[in-house]
Amino acid sequence: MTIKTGIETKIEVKNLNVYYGNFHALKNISLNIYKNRVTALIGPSGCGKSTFLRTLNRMNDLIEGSRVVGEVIIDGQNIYDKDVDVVELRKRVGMVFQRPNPFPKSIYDNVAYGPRIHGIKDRNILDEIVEESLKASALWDEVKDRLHDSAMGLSGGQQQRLCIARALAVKPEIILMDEPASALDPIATGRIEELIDVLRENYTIIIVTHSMQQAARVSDYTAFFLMGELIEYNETGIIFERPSDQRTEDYITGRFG
Ligand SMILES: Nc1ncnc2c1ncn2[C@@H]1O[C@H](COP(=O)(O)OP(=O)(O)OP(=O)(O)O)[C@@H](O)[C@H]1O
Repeated sequence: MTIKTGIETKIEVKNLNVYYGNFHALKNISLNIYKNRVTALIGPSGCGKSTFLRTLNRMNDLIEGSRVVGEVIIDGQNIYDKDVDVVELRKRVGMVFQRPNPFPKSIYDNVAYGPRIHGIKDRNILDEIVEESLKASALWDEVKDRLHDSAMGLSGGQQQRLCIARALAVKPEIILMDEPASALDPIATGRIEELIDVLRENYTIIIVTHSMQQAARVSDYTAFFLMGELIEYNETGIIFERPSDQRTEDYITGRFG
């Protein structure tokens, strides 16, 4: 399914299939994901949302027995080509998980972790990256006086914004978010949603969410998955107001799932 539009395509997914052993988890998915837009992935539990998300930075490579057939083309290159450097790919395509997972290190060291791995040692440059990333994740004001305290002492919502800062620190182009607010209270969730709204200016964001309201609030495009198939993909307003498939309508109105 392709949407006719003047905006730039960042990721082109073509005939993507994923298998876990003999189980066919994603069935011939094709869609374009647009640059500097937020795309929400919705659908009932087990429909393949997280599997799809993981194919976009080859996190599925780490799952034994999983197999990918098809293409994921980012800026013209199929990321499944043999000569693709997966470390470099994951730098370009960052990920934020469902549960905040800071390292048991200081706030500063959490954010500086990625840049250090990529070879940045200069303290001034690291200081700059840490400040910039924490500002971009709307956490700076809350932590600037305790950068060297343990990240484990932050609240859940702060930890999640720290994980977003950690993802931003290596200057990705695309950010994958797997239910980033599902472990957070409504206020912390609101802050993550506001943050997503700001981040779209500079990043292409793909977010898995179980909350229809969240998908409607934060995303520009929505993809509805059911049992490994992409049922419908369109602008979020259209998906929620005038879906063309009965199954989409049934799901968003809570009739099943
Ligand atoms: N590592 C794995 N090994 C075997 N099967 C898996 C594995 N990961 C996922 N699956 C299966 O693939 C299907 C899709 O799972 P996936 O986690 O992508 O769904 P989801 O839509 O993200 O679900 P949820 O909303 O519950 O997180 C499910 O049937 C699941 O059991």
